[in-house]
Amino acid sequence: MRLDVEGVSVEVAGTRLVDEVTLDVPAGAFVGLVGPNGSGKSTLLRCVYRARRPDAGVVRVESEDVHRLPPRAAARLLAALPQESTADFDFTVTEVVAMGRLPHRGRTAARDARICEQALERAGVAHLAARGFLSLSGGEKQRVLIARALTQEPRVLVLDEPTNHLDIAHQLDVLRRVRTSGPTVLAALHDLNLAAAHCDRLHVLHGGRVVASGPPDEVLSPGLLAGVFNVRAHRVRHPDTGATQFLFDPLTP
Ligand SMILES: Nc1ncnc2c1ncn2[C@@H]1O[C@H](COP(=O)(O)OP(=O)(O)OP(=O)(O)O)[C@@H](O)[C@H]1O
Repeated sequence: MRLDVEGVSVEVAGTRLVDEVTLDVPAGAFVGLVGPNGSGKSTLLRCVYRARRPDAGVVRVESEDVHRLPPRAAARLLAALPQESTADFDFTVTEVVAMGRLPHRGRTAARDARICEQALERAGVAHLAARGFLSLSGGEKQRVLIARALTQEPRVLVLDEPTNHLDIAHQLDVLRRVRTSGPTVLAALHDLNLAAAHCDRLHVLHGGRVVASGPPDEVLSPGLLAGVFNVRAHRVRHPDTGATQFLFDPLTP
């Protein structure tokens, strides 16, 4: 299902944190939201996954205004991995992941169990199923929370820095697994090389506004990277995949 953000603004104490943002995520696409610290990425994503109501604008999944849906109906459409999950669950990994089935109550327990098992596999944490959530490392917790989001069987998955806490092998692994897991994805990513390699399209936020949108190759020009991220970027090609990658230097040495 496609996701549309239409003219969304968020204002706090007279300051526009998100300023009339319009962007789209085509059905089934993996779209990245990039921008420097404080550019409004998390604030915008919170509006998408209903953690906050925008002061203006609409968020739609297909034709549904997500802020007008009852919570359970919204949770069947949208799942999220927030940036700082304050998940102090004193539960096992299996119990935490099973919480993702709550919006689907009424289905069979056997089917729920099968979906949880598949999500644990897809997030690469099946071996942790019996562990206590609180005993996990930061990266393991992150992958369990991705499994919980997948058990919701969302049509749209919103990820705020999904590679936080993950080592490089798990960063690549999680992005690959999420990409092939089915839902439409909007993900805030700080690592521009990961964004360039994994995203179908990018939206660049700067000062709460979308300043560029399109395929990574077109969007991440050295000029934009200098103006928005304050870095000098040298573009190189991945020798195997041909994907655009960057070497970065400070703009002012
Ligand atoms: N409740 C709030 N009150 C005041 N300012 C806020 C509030 N929430 C966010 N901000 C400010 O809004 C700006 C955007 O914050 P946001 O977290 O959306 O940025 P971000 O692009 O996700 O940043 P980062 O890359 O550092 O995670 C920041 O300057 C932040 O300090």
